[in-house]
Amino acid sequence: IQTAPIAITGDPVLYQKAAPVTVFDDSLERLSQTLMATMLQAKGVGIAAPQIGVSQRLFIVASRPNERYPDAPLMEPMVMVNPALLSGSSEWESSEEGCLSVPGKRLSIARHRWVEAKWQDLQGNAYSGRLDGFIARIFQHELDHLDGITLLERVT
Ligand SMILES: O=C(O)C[C@@H](Cc1ccccc1)C(=O)SCC(=O)c1ccccc1
Ligand SMILES: [Zn+2]
Repeated sequence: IQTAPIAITGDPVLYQKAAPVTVFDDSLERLSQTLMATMLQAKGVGIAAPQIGVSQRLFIVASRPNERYPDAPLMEPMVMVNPALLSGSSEWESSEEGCLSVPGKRLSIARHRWVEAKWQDLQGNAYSGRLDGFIARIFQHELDHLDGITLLERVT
């Protein structure tokens, strides 16, 4: 399985609004495999398609316990296509985030404590539900990537 280079701060692809996925075919499957392999190699807990230069609306959320978030849930990596935020809690929480596209930085970012989200899987099936904690944080971080927003534009 191929990995891809990760775009870093300054690469225009990081500041574009990504296009919705409309075709759920083999090439989408291959893109998600490249995305997954790249995230695993980079030891990330998430990654968005624009970070490998593909301006399409899909990302992966892959929470796992880590030194920064020791009680983070261990989850099967989840591929989310055409994700959207339906609503977010009025309470916000600030916590340190990293970004594979902003190497070496840890920035405190305020996020909704929980979100109601909807998305599709690689076959186009629709899902919706509430995400909270670290998973909600990763979701919001990755959704920013689809809208051309990185940590540096979010820091309060
Ligand atoms: O750039 C990305 O999208 C990946 C990013 C996801 C993310 C990390 C922390 C909070 C929200 C979103 C990373 O995985 S950064 C590197 C990393 O592995 C990590 C950083 C902080 C905590 C846990 C892991
Ligand atoms: Zn990032």
